[in-house]
Amino acid sequence: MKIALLGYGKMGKAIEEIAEKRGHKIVLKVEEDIENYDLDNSKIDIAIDFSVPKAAFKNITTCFKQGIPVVSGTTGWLDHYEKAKKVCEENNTAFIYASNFSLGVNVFFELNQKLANMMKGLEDYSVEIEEIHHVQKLDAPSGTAITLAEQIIEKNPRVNGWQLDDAEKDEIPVYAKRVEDVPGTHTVTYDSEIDKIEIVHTAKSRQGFALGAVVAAEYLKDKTGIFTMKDVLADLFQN
Ligand SMILES: NC(=O)C1=CN([C@@H]2O[C@H](COP(=O)(O)OP(=O)(O)OC[C@H]3O[C@@H](n4cnc5c(N)ncnc54)[C@H](O)[C@@H]3O)[C@@H](O)[C@H]2O)C=CC1
Ligand SMILES: O=C(O)C1=N[C@H](C(=O)O)C[C@H](O)C1
Repeated sequence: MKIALLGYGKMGKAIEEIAEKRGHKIVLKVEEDIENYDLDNSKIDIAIDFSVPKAAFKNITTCFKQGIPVVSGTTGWLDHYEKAKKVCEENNTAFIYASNFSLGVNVFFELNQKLANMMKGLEDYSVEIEEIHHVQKLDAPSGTAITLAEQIIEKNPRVNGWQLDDAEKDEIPVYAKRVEDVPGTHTVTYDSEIDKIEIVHTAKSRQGFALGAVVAAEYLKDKTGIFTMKDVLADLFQN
């Protein structure tokens, strides 16, 4: 595949390394306003966006308008997700967004949903989420922590929302910590007076995020429509 990288920071570089190992070619690196680049869809099969929250929507929709499918992992811009989907559909192209592309985190998401379903009737337990990331991270809480919270809210009718730090009794408190060089650690804790249940995912590097994004791009390349990592994983486990 001929890949355009939208964002060439920590993730852009990790994706370049894995994409090239898998036989793909990086044909464009966008590092500033996308209007300054030539987005020729005859030279680009797919765009992979790991940029910054304030640029993601423009990056993604500019590609759609050129008929270029997009894989996006940028977090902190999701207020515009529905609009982005609409632009994708209007231009007959394809889109996958995931707050976390790591295959391990996507297994962790499944586990979180199953645990939330089991815990929903156990009123003695309170639930909280903690995420730890490197100090350069621009958004808090992480996109992954928001996905974990939304999954619990969907399963448990006693939980009505989430808040960063100070939550009401019917909300999930989400704690965001920033520590030098941490690629990403997420913990979901259920606590009662007699015991504590924790599930933890610890990324050891950015390799898992980058591999998942390239696998998602390979899946998306010749498709039309809106997809999720669930579709990618179903396809992967089928083959
Ligand atoms: N979904 C997932 O699996 C993962 C998501 N992320 C998210 O990806 C995003 C990028 O993460 P990192 O690479 O660690 O950040 P980074 O700060 O290392 O890289 C972002 C890059 O975007 C560039 N940039 C600035 N304005 C731009 C524009 N208008 N167009 C294109 N690029 C522009 C910056 O110069 C920088 O090099 C963040 O939102 C982060 O939360 C990070 C890791 C995994
Ligand atoms: O900014 C990061 O680094 C990461 N961001 C994503 C998020 O916000 O959840 C995914 C991963 O945890 C790394």
